[in-house]
Formats: sequence, C-alpha cells, structure tokens
Amino acid sequence: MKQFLNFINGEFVATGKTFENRNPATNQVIGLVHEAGQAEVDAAVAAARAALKGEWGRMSVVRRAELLHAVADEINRRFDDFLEAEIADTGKPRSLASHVDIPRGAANFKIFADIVKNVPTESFQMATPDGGTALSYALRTPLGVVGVICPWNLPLLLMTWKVGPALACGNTVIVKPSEETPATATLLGEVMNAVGVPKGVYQVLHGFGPGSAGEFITRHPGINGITFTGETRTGEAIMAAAAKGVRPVSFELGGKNAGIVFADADFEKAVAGITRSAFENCGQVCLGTERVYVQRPIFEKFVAALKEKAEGLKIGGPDTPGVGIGPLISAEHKKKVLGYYERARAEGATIVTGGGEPQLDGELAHGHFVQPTIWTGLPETSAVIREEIFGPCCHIAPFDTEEEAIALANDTDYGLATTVWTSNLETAHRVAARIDVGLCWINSWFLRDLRTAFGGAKASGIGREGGVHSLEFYTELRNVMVKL
Ligand SMILES: NC(=O)c1ccc[n+]([C@@H]2O[C@H](COP(=O)([O-])OP(=O)(O)OC[C@H]3O[C@@H](n4cnc5c(N)ncnc54)[C@H](O)[C@@H]3O)[C@@H](O)[C@H]2O)c1
Ligand SMILES: O=C/C=C/C=C(\O)C(=O)O
Repeated sequence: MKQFLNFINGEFVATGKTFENRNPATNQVIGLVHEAGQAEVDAAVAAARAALKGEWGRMSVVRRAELLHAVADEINRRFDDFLEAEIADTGKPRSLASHVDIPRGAANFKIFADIVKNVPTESFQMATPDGGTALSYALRTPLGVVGVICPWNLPLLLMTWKVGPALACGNTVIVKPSEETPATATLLGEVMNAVGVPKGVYQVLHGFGPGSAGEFITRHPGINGITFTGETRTGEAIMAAAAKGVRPVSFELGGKNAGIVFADADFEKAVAGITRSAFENCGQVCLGTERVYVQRPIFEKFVAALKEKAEGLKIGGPDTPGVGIGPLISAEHKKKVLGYYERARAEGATIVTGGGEPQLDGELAHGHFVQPTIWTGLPETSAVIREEIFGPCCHIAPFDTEEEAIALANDTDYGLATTVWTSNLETAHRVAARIDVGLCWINSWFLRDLRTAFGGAKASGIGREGGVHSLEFYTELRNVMVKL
C-alpha cells in the first residue's frame, strides 16, 4: 500500500497515524496518508525559520529564480509521474490533467521566478524644509514562514500558484494539501531535494482542518502569513485563527458565478463556452458557471443546445475513450451534489437533463459519478441558485435587458467570476464595468494570463495574486528615507 508521508526539513516523515486515500473513479483505496500533529507542525516551523536564517535567506534573487526554473524543469521532466499521481487522486480525465493541471504546475514557478527579478521598487527625491534634499527608496523583504492551505479540485495547480510566488519572494512555505489529494504536493518534495532547494524551504504536512494539521498551522505563532484556497466558511475560520498575532491572509474562496449570454452572441461559441464553464472538471472549478442568464430571443434555442452538449459528454474514468466528464472527488461530495439535485426537484425545477446518477460498470461501478444536469424554471431564491454546489450543474433563466442581466448576476454574496457572451464590444465593456466580481471573461472562460490580478470580491476572497500583485502579499515593503 502506497504511503503518503509528510515532508519536513528535507526528509519524508511517517507518523503512524494514517487515513485512507481513495481514487474517486473507482473508490478503491490507493494509499495511506500519514497525518501530521502539533509536533510535526512545530518541527516544520522550526525548520522553516532556520532556512530563512541560513543559505536560503542569504540567497540572491537571481539564484532563487534559477532554482525555481530548475523546479519547473524537473516537474516537466517527471511530467508522467505528476500526471499519474494527480489522476489517481482526482479521477479527472487524463486529457484535462495533462493539458491544465500539470503544465500549470511548472508554469507557476517560471512566471514568478521571472517577475521577481524584473519588478522594480519605488524611489523619490524631495526638497526638505531646511533647504536640503532627501532620497527615499523601497525595499522588499520576505514575509517569513507562509502557511499554504490547499483545496482538492486542482491540487498541483492551486498549490504551486501560491508556492511559486512565495518562494520567489524569499519566503519558506509549509503546505497543507487537501486530505483528498495528498499525492502531487508530496511528489514535489522529491523535486525540491533533487534540484537543491535547501531543506526547510518547502515542507508538506498532511491532515485535515479543525483539530488537525490545517488548524495547527494557521494557529501557530511562527507562521507569518496564510494563503488559503477553499470554501468561504473555511476562510472565516482561518481568518479567525490568523487574527491572533495579526497575520496577513490571502484568500481565494467560493463562488456562484454567472454566465450572461446576449442574443447577439456568437451562438456556437457561447454554447461551447458555457458547456466548458459548467461541466469541466465535473463542475469542480471555483470559476465555473452555475447560473446562466440568456437573453429571451435565444433562450429556448440555447437551452436545447446546452442540453445536447451535456448529453454528449461521455461520463467515465481518466482513460475512458472520449471521456468528457469524470467523477466528483468523494462520496461525501457526491452526496452533497445529489442533495442539491433533489432540492431542485423538490422546488419544482424543470429538469432539462440529468438530475441523477449514471450507471457505470466494471471498475467504475463504485466511482463518485453524477449526471451533468441542467435546470430551468426556478425562482432566484432557490437553493441551487443561491448556494455554491461545486458540481456539474447549472440553472438557466431568461432576461430581457442589460440592466436586468447585471442585476441578476450581481444578486449573490459571492464575487468571483463572470463570463459574458456578446458580439457588441460596447455591451461587453459596459457589463464588465458593472459586474461585482474579481474576474470577468468576455467571449471566453478560464483564459489565464498569469501576470494579471486574480482573486475574488465580496465573499469570494481577500486580496489579489498573480503578476506583481503576488509580491504585495508575499513581501513586506519597507521605505528608507536618506537625508542628503
Ligand atoms: N477562489 C478560488 O480560486 C478557488 C479555487 C479552488 C477552490 N475554491 C473553493 O474551494 C472549495 C472546494 O475546495 P475544498 O472542499 O477543499 O475546500 P475546504 O474549505 O473544505 O478545504 C480547503 C482546505 O482547507 C483545509 N481546512 C478546512 N478547515 C480548516 C480550518 N479550520 N483550518 C485550516 N485548514 C482548514 C482543508 O483540510 C483543505 O486542505 C469550493 O468552495 C471552491 O469554490 C476556490
Ligand atoms: O478552481 C479554481 C481555479 C482557480 C484557478 C487559478 O487560481 C489559476 O488559474 O491561477
């Protein structure tokens, strides 16, 4: 049985207190994960602190950048190892993991290795009251030891999206992968050792949230900042933990994203785009669309077209030929999603397609599969329209005017992402300027320029990461004033 060990101070550490890791496509146990306790967290914080005082803390930004490029190159050299690990942990289609998850795992190190070398800091000259002059300049210094708490939907991508800039800025990191997906974060420990990243710089502690490694990390006084991606309510708990010691937090949280399709949109592109945003990764993407608003003249045609697309998605495991949609991450999450399917039925939704479980056989018979599902006819107050489901489902409603579409899209506690489809650029820019989100895609979805600001407004997050924005969180900025 494969053992997923903690990675502390350059060593892989068993604790003997283990929990099962299962493949979501088969529900088979694929390994045992060694849960870290307070002692392991204390040891990791001490090692991270020592690394800051040692070779890593003295390292030039150019050398740090070289090491991060070497990490990216080693991920690419071991591409298949990371691919197999991610697929086993998530059950997602091989094509998705090989085109999105693993390539971004490497790219997230390269982009920040380059940014951190080339972004200047400010400097000013001033006339002083005594008739002299003064010069001020800014210095960026590392935040220190950063806690990185990760979700299970894009395990390597989302973990390295935080670790990349944190290390580029000279911090050390203690990573707590989701209990559902321990594999790629653990494998990255081998990469760090192989390329020569000093011990204690990158560490991995396995476990859960409350009463386990997650909480122990976020409450530890030796942690100087916390970056977290996960559910909004978890963010609230972590924010409370970070309050003691006034530690800064960077949050990427939940969403209930709208897709707005105007009658003048390129119809086929809009259908394809909403299909991806509703069903990719089995709907387990924070940026995904669970609320679709379609201008009335094309509403019926659009519903029929999305139904056809959803029913054309082949449900299966990572290597099922032509697979279009894989499993949900766990039996618990499947129960949650099916609960919403039932609530929609109970609230009188028109079930355009789906609403239940597919029948798969062989090794997939016990996987956590659900049908891609589309509803219409519910009021905006219904649970499936108010609450994040995080599954392959969406509700479609008609609208008449631009004003109405904006009001519908904004009527949510979340503010993460919107995707807008129109051929009128004036409409596109007007709508983008009035939607209360961190990310607005026009005639596209999940198109990513890593230099841009990424994050959510309202209950979807705190702060922005990406490009130079990551430096704002992962460094302290000191102003030095020199009297001349
Ligand atoms: N905004 C984004 O960029 C983004 C990206 C991916 C996922 N998400 C969100 O993440 C959620 C799905 O991921 P999930 O189910 O893993 O989220 P989750 O909040 O259940 O767990 C995320 C991580 O937090 C840990 N955790 C839980 N409680 C904790 C606590 N009290 N203290 C410290 N750590 C704790 C978990 O062990 C896990 O590692 C969805 O809501 C999705 O919208 C957001
Ligand atoms: O599920 C959420 C996806 C988040 C994606 C990113 O953070 C990214 O593309 O950098």
